[in-house]
Amino acid sequence: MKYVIGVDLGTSAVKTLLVAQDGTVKAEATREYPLYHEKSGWSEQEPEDWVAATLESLKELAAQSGVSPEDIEGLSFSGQMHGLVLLDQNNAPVRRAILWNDTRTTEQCREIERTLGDKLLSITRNPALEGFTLPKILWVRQHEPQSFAKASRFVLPKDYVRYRLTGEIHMDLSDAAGTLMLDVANKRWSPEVLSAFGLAAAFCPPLVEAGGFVGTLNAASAEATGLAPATRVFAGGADNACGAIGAGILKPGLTLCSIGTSGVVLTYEADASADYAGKVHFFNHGKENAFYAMGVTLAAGYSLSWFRNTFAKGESFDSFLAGVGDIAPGSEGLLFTPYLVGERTPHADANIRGSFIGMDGSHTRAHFARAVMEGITFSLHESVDIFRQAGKTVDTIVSIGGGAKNPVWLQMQADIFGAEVVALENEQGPGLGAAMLAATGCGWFPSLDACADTFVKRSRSYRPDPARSARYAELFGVYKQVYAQTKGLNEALAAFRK
Ligand SMILES: Nc1ncnc2c1ncn2[C@@H]1O[C@H](COP(=O)(O)OP(=O)(O)O)[C@@H](O)[C@H]1O
Ligand SMILES: O=C(CO)[C@@H](O)[C@H](O)COP(=O)(O)O
Repeated sequence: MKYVIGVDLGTSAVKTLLVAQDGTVKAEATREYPLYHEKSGWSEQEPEDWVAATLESLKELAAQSGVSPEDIEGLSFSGQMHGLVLLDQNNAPVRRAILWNDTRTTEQCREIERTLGDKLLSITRNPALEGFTLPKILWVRQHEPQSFAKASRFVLPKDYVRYRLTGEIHMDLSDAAGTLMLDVANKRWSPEVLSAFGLAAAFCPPLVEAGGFVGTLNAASAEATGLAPATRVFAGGADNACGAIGAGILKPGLTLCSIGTSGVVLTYEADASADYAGKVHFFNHGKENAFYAMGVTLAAGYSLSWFRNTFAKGESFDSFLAGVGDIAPGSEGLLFTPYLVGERTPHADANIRGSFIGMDGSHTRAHFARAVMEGITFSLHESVDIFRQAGKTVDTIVSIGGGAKNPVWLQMQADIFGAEVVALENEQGPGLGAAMLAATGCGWFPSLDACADTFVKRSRSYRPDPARSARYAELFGVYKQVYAQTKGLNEALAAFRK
């Protein structure tokens, strides 16, 4: 039997999957790394932590599986999107990486809008949002000129790890789409955007397709992991593009919900013709010449892990969530908005913060936990709503990410979205998508679609319950009012933040 590896460089941890030719997951390993929040709204990671964790995780994966390294033919990546890694001329990072959920760049977003006007949306297909990469580049140039002077190019998180494993520098189109510097429809760095901000073409790495072959493991990474130096490495893609591949979202009519640290609702787009007027993101897919549109909840799983870590540190999610299924939809009048780090869809607002509304003395910890899960799902439903209003049919949603491990949450998604929700045998969609890029690149399948027929294994499906859906529809009307009602309050509170 032959195998491939998918490496998912997430925000909380790197997860590696060893997958056999028949799509069976043979082994899994994971390593966590810290996030640094020096100020409210800041979020950074140490690129060296990603490399060390990836090497350790691959070593454990190879050792525990008992598979001969020669039988592992290929490896590819899925990566957290948008994070800025600035490299000096020796390809060493000049500072920590500034991540997708860092919202310090509001001023730079306004500068990008003023400079590019309508061209921004027509070329990059996206509005200027704090999480994207270009505003982070402008922030470093303005606030840390010494660091910026040392930087000769930039890469995204998984590109840096891939560079350390192979010695080759590239960026794939699906991840480049989240930089705000790519001409998305024409699949090239935009000369207009680069010249508008005085950035040289050499500042951007060479572009490749997500399935593109980039090289083999270098001697140091082969030795550190126990993998064979001949292991073929394929570029890989943005985690949401890979999540879409791993969930089989490879043709029109299919929708994905992913609850990881962030949360996304994503639909497949066969070409670049759809126009959502910037209300949702529009990016290149990991499948060649395809695209996807998606809405993002910045703090989805993060809201639940924040709540658990703050009020029940050390408890497992399964034990922490044990009582939530006994509480009726609506958490007996307790409502939560998941704006812990600001929000993206539908409110692009770095200043907004979360709320619990309606607390009373009868509420227990389980009511709060359920309200957090409901608030996250309502936020994702705002994206489902945008797609439906644009004329899309959303009747079946494949659900992945850590949130899909909990059956109560999967049923809640079906009830709130008013759609059938399908879970997969393995909820690690991005890692599986990365493995599928490697499997197809190794020539095991003629296309990603053919690979999905073997690799994507659906498990249970959850149908909406009409009574619960009706109750949630009523509550969603209340939820939608909370943003406007708390916006001014949060602006006044901003001065008190760290
Ligand atoms: N057993 C579980 N039940 C419910 N939610 C869970 C469970 N395990 C993890 N999660 C949620 O999933 C999130 C992590 O998802 P994951 O897909 O691993 O994230 P990432 O790829 O961003 O690192 C956690 O923040 C948590 O909210
Ligand atoms: O910013 C986005 C998408 O635009 C995030 O989805 C990141 O890509 C991080 O994802 P997770 O760590 O939550 O998987």
